[in-house]
Amino acid sequence: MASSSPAPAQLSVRDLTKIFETPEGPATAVRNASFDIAPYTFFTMLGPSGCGKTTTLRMIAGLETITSGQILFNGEDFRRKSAFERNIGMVFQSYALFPHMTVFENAAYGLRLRGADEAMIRQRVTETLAMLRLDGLAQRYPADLSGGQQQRVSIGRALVYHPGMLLLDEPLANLDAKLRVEMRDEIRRLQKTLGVMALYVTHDQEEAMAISDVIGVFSKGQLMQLGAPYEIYSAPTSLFVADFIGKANFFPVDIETSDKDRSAVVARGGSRFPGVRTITAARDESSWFCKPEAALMMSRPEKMWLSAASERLDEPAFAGRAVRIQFLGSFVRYLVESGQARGEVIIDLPAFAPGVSEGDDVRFGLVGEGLVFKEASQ
Ligand SMILES: Nc1ncnc2c1ncn2[C@@H]1O[C@H](COP(=O)(O)OP(=O)(O)OP(=O)(O)O)[C@@H](O)[C@H]1O
Repeated sequence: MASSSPAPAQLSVRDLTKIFETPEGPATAVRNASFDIAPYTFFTMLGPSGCGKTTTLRMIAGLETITSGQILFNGEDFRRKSAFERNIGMVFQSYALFPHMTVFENAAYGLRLRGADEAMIRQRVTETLAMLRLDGLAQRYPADLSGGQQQRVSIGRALVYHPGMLLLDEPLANLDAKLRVEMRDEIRRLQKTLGVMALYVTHDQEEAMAISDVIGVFSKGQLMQLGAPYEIYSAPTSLFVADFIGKANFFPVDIETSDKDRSAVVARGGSRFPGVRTITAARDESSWFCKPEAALMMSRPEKMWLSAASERLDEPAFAGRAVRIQFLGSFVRYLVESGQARGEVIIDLPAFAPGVSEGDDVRFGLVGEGLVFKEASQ
């Protein structure tokens, strides 16, 4: 991997749109989604229920027709290929194992369908079950397996014929929290080992951050942002993404001056923040804004400072009251009520703030710069 040029896109999705005909009329489930995914990438489609992620995945798999747009894989137009010809491995939330077949036969299914000979089947299935630590269970039936084991079998069944792409639709949703974390690490390890591109669907943002190289955040059928987990978290390009990914504090501000992508803003109570990075939201998010010509300044909980109200400070600060202090092991979380914020403020500190107890008046502010979201002028 000596080359510094970016890897070519292996999957290229262009203006993908899906309109369902429903009794209430046409309903757009996916609207003009475009993205390029490089080889070996673990790509996650993330968003709230009903935002169009499953429909996008199903169109790529060939399980759903495309209303308009294009899907290219290794330069080939997927619309010309059947689901079978696309050579995709699919893993579903429901496992979808054949109950009358043993683990071995379930895993062998895709190879039999492709006409592989017995020697090849034996070798590939044995290899795959070993990789998934299922070797001792080959002769069991699905009903005699735990949920986690069943999901491993369904992953094995999807990988055994060495698919060009692995698609996973909420594969961990039926597992308990501890197993979910174990399995997501295992899926990631397998994907890396096999070097297969993975497309993963989840509504769990922590899961998406932990497992992905690239995340696509969807809202109401639209791809809102595409980027590495860190990028999406630290540089959201819309209020929706800022709010949906991780925890965020929002402060209503008035724009004093605005110059390209920087603004000087004044918060409620008069604190002035000069030259804050500004994002103009053109999409239909107007309900987020408190009043016309106003904007919201955002900062993450770990990008805040907090001190006792009695301390004299020169920096721009907000005032509030610490209503809860939670010791969470590796950090301490302060929940602060303030008339200068929208909702309760969350402040995560590496250690207890000296002289601050529950119920105390506090001052707090931003570490580094915040991000201001303003509405596009009409
Ligand atoms: N077969 C269908 N007929 C009509 N509408 C559909 C159909 N399948 C999905 N939809 C609608 O399309 C939209 C997107 O659904 P989709 O399943 O892709 O969302 P999702 O983000 O995967 O949600 P979830 O996490 O709940 O599965 C929803 O409004 C849904 O009701």
